[in-house]
Amino acid sequence: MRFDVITLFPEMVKAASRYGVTGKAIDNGVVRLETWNPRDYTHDKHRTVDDRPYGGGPGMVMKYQPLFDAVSEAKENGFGDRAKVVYLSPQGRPITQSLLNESVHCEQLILVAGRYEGIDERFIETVCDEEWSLGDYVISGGELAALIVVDGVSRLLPGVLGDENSALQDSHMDGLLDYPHFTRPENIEGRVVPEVLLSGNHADIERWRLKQALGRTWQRRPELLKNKQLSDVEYELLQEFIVELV
Ligand SMILES: Nc1nonc1C(=O)N[C@@H]1CC[C@H](O)C1
Repeated sequence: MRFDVITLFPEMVKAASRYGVTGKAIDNGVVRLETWNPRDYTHDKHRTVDDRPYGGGPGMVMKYQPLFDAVSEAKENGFGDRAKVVYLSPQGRPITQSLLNESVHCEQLILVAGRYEGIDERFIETVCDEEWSLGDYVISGGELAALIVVDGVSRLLPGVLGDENSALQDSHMDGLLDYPHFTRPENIEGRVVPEVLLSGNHADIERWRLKQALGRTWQRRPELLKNKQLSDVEYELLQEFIVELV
């Protein structure tokens, strides 16, 4: 899979993607990451990528042409019109696990990271296929959002996470919060590891983990359960969790 990030700060993107799972995926060729700087596609001596907003108001807006030419180059260098162009902005579709899951099927994701007040709307309308958002808040640039997409999608690609981690993608966990994790030592100032995790009984452990995931989701993010059709077993486990609370 190929990611192309359109960014005024390519070094920021390259540096952050060199580590951990993403860095390994790039090193072993499962992921290709390229960056394209709109400033390299300007034609004036000041290499202007932004201008004042029509209608007045604070800040600057990124100009259409440098962005257009940068995306065009990314497409020519990649999969052409088979690439999906995504603008990262608070106005976009929330970046959720299901969105990341869908995105593993893309051959090439061109991620446009805005700066300043944003980008010319005509670029979004004519060049971008989708708009995605980290959440309902404003950060100084879309690069961090692009890096989250690169990380979140890369870890889902075959061969990126070792088999021992692939269970993380287990269907049960989709749409639920994670279960609690423990490692040595068994006892930390009197707080011990749940007995079942020491039992070696994998069926019991899996049951406990699913119960914890269901229970924590119910406690902390009940709205997530609205979108999840619970099986009879899952419903029973959630009941068990609730009863154990009282
Ligand atoms: N929330 C978000 N999810 O993706 N991107 C953002 C975000 O705040 N972007 C900033 C808005 C103006 C500046 O151009 C960059």
